[in-house]
Amino acid sequence: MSQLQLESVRIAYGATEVVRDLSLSLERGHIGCLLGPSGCGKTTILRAIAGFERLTGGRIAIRGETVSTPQQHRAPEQRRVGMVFQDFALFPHLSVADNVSFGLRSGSRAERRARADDMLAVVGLSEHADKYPHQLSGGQQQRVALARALAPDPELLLLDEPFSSLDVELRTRLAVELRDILKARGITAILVTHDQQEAFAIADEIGVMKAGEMLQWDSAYNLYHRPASRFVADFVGQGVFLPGTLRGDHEVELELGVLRSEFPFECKDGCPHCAGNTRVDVLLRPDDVVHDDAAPLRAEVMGKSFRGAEFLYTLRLASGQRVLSLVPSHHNHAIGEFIGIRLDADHVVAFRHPEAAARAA
Ligand SMILES: Nc1ncnc2c1ncn2[C@@H]1O[C@H](COP(=O)(O)OP(=O)(O)OP(=O)(O)O)[C@@H](O)[C@H]1O
Repeated sequence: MSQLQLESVRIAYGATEVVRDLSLSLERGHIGCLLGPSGCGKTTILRAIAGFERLTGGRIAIRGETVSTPQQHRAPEQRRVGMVFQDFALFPHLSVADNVSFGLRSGSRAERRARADDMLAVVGLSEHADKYPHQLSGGQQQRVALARALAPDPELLLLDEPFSSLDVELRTRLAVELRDILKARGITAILVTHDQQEAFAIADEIGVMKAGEMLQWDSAYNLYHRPASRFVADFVGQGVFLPGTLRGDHEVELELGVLRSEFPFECKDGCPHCAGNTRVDVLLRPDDVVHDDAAPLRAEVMGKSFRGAEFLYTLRLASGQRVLSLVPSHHNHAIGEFIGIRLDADHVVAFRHPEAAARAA
């Protein structure tokens, strides 16, 4: 049984529908993440799961129990859903421990304090229990907010851009810490973020949304290597589309040579069985283009960005087409230099070329 299930959910603000026919399901102990451009409806979905927005269609169930349909709406306080929002606003006049125990309704004062202490231990802030929020760093305050949300032992934790006010380094560290805490306690959570690296670091399943619709709900690996649409391919990770011509189920001819795929092509956009000679755009990720001094194919270095262990090179092919290549950083080539490259992709994702698709329609 899923811990959280959304079935064909629709949500409107007045006459404007902002979430359309959206479905997802999250197993107990799994962490899901919603990614998508600003305004695509991510926060609205979290608010609907928490019970702050009503549905105009579909159903939301938590642990198999229906909590929202257009006709039925369980109040937020009866859903056992914890929340951590971007502006997590701790109470400035309450100590850290009192902030954490604030939402606990049952138990004596001593029991609530003990629970707060337990939660502060979980987030590694035991020694700060009697301080006030202004005496903590931004990252520590964010961990207090997490402890506060965990204290009532929620069925489900919702996090809306919890780290967006923090600097990048701290954000990445907290993302990993958050995953460890949630996994250790078997907590099911759903997180909204703009930051793909954060999503990759935390989530078991990631949903890519566009204009109120869920385009793909999948593992990070599949979103990156098996995107179901051009939008997802573009939105997740880096890469370029290179024009090519299909020469069969396993071969595509590109400017870089003939690319053979171990598996039949996953030619997307309504084109399951492309005939030979169909024009396609092949998705090439930076790790599909390998630098090899011995390769006869040469490309000109147009740009480079140092990433520590690797350079991300932007390379120009003879046609002017650009590709990206991730290269170990001891291969330090100058802009304007020509370097050898070859393709190394074990499965290939091709999208029908827009003109070919238009002709077939
Ligand atoms: N209370 C509201 N009344 C009317 N429209 C709203 C309301 N809240 C959000 N919207 C609209 O609904 C759409 C979805 O908003 P939402 O905040 O869910 O998007 P989001 O994906 O979380 O965006 P962001 O990434 O910028 O936070 C947007 O077009 C927004 O303008």
